Amino acid sequence: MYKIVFMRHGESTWNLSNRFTGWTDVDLTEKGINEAKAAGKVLKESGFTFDLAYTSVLKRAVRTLWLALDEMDMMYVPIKNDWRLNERHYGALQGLDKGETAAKYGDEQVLVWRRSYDTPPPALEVSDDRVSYNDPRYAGLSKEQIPLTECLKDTVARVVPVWDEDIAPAIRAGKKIIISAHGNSLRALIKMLDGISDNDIVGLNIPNGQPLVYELDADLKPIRHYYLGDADAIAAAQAAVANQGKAK
Ligand SMILES: O=C(O)[C@H](O)COP(=O)(O)O
Repeated sequence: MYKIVFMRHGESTWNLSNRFTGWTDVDLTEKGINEAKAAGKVLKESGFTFDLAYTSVLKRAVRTLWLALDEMDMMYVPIKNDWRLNERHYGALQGLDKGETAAKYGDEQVLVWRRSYDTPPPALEVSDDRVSYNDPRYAGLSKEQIPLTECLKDTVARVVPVWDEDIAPAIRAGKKIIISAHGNSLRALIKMLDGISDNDIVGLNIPNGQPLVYELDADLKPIRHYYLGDADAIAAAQAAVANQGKAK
C-alpha cells in the first residue's frame, strides 16, 4: 500500500479578499502562513515523512510547502516545481470579486464558471496585461501552452500527464510524496484518481492548508482517503469555499 499527501495552499491575500486568482501570483496571508505551519505540525505528529515534493510555480503553493516542510524539519526534501500543477487559469475573471461577480451575473452563472467541468470562464484578450506570455517562469512554453482561460477539463489535460509521467513512477519507486497545489489543480487530480463523474466533480471543494492523505493499492487505485485535521473544521472550511461564489 502506498500513501501520498495532497495539500491546497494556505489562505492567500486574494482568498481573503474573495477574488478570482487563477495564475495571479499572490502570497499567503498571516492566517495562510499559520495554516501551512499547522499542516506541517499535524503531518509530523501523525508520523509522516517525505522524500520528494511537488508544487506549482505560484508562490502561495510553494511557500505553503516550504513552511510545512520547515515545521517538519525536512527542508532538505527535493522539490519539483511544475507549472502544470498551477491553479486553473481563471481567464478574464482573474482579479474580480467572486461575490460581486455573482451579484452581476447570478449565482448560477458563477457556479458554472467555478465548477462546471467543460465551460471555461471568459478568456483574456491576448493584449491583456494579465496574459503570462512574457513571464520568465513560462519562458520554456509555447504560446499555445499558456492559457487565456481554462475549464477543469483543460486543467485535467495538463495535470494528468504530470501524474502519469512523473508522480506515479516515483510512487512506484517507493518515494514518499507530498504535493502542495491549488483548489482546482487538486480537484483535477482527485477527479482522475477517484474516477469522479463530470457532474459530481461540481460538488468537490478543497479547503486551504489541510493535508489530505490518499492510500493507494499496488495499481495506484485509491483505497481510501482522509483529511488529517479536525473533521468539523474541515467540513466548515469546504462549505465556506463553496459559498465564496454566491452574491451576499
Ligand atoms: O483561483 C482561485 O480563485 C482559487 O484559488 C480557487 O477558486 P475557486 O474555489 O473559486 O475555484
